Amino acid sequence: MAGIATAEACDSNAPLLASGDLRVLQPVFTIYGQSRMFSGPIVTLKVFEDNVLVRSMLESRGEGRVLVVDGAGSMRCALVGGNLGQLAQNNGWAGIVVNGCIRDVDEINACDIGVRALASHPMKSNKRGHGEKGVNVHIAGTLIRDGEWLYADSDGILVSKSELSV
Ligand SMILES: O=C([O-])CC(=O)C(=O)O
Repeated sequence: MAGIATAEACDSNAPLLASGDLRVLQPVFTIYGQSRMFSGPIVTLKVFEDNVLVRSMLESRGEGRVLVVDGAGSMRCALVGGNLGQLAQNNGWAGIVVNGCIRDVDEINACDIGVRALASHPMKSNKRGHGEKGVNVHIAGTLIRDGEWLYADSDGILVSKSELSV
């Protein structure tokens, strides 16, 4: 699937950038996964060192959406691993953006999805099931709302209030 390049989108959408309807995430993410360019409607999750809700979302059909997980930037455990990467791929998620860590990097890099995370960490997270779905999150200096659109490629990550046209 041909995507929209983030640099091109920035160059051709100055009014949207000025109004804040198009926002650029600060460049704090590492790139994982087979698909270096991905985009789709956003589903937000807010969790803290607990990935039960992450799994339950990825168990549902992705239909080309992007799961944005605000894990508060925790550097103490991983919120996504190889099994969840496989699940996301098999259920048709376009990608996962994690404000936190992932693990099983080699397995995730083999999955046909795009993944962005701050870092990798070998420990798994808690399994209590705490967190919130569909709430506004603040990641990498940017407000992100459930239902907005995310565009990621090798240059960076954009969030847009609505779908961008080519
Ligand atoms: O279950 C977890 O905590 C994450 C994980 O390791 C996996 O997805 O393989």
